[in-house]
Amino acid sequence: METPGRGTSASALRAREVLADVAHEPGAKKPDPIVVADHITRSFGGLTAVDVEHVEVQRGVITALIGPNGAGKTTFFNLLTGFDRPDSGDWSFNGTSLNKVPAYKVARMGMVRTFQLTKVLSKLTVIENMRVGATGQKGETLLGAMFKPMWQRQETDNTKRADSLLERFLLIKKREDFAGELSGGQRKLLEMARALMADPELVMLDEPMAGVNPALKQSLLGHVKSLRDDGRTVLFVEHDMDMVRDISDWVIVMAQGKIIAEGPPESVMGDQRVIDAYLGAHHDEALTFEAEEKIHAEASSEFQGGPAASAAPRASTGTTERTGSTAATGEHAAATEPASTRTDDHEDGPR
Ligand SMILES: Nc1ncnc2c1ncn2[C@@H]1O[C@H](COP(=O)(O)OP(=O)(O)OP(=O)(O)O)[C@@H](O)[C@H]1O
Repeated sequence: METPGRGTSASALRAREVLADVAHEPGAKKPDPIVVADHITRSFGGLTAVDVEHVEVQRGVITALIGPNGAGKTTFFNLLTGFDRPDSGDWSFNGTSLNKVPAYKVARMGMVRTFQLTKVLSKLTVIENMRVGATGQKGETLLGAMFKPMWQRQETDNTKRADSLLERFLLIKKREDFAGELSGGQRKLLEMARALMADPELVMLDEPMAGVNPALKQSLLGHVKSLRDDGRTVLFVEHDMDMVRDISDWVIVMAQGKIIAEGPPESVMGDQRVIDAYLGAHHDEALTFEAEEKIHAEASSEFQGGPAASAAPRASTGTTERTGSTAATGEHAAATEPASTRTDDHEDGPR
């Protein structure tokens, strides 16, 4: 049976095939995992933000990491990519342990991420931002810098590559504009394009849809799907359930730091544990029976894409407090970055 939304491209069909026999359960083994993580924990004071026993990310497919606000998704991203250090645990990329590998080396190894609050450098032009994204520049070392022909050729190649990515991401006309002049959606596109400068095998996107206007959303979705067509693996954190439903081959759900469910979107979104986790995360005070019933119906509807989905208040699915919470967690993400990579003054917030 055709699954609506995820498409029938060769890469979508391949992804479905490769995941067909994977168990719909937390920590499920995958046929060819690109990332494997074990016993990862991270606490802030008394709060355990991440407590992941085992998780595998399948190569060549699009995996969504979802969960209510504060579930630990961004912290887990930070840990996997070397922007934060776990209290315990080990994880590998292509079979190589990344424990103690700094973020810039993780990127060079082929695992590149974007941020919830984009890190485009607003005082640089679009093309300059793209050049910053290229890893392993020959002129970066003293020896390399002394051989001008070597880095000059590389710079020319990088510019060619940057231009072709800017064409692909429909940003070529903005090439000489300052990144700070771009709209929120265009910055997301630029960040994604810049991430591809490193030619990564795994692209990790933290809330690619946040702050993107509806007109750009479709094009962004297309770009994410095209990464899978290129043979890349995508892991993305997202609250926009339409996007999750539309493009994910596989969904991993976190709540209170733990992985609580896994499976294809249609199976995960009907999972009672998942609906309960979203509900539980948003209601500290006692609810009347009627209020609880109403919220429950709205949450189910949102997950299953029913008619009430668009009318349902986002509270039920954890997006009501997005603005405040996103800003707060964005600060956390920035706070956990090494000083050398911080670009706080260039960030744009979700709008
Ligand atoms: N640097 C930090 N210092 C203190 N607490 C933190 C820090 N980073 C994260 N936390 C806390 O850890 C928990 C997990 O946060 P995290 O941002 O990873 O969740 P999330 O699932 O990404 O949430 P959201 O969807 O709202 O972005 C939250 O309770 C958060 O307040």
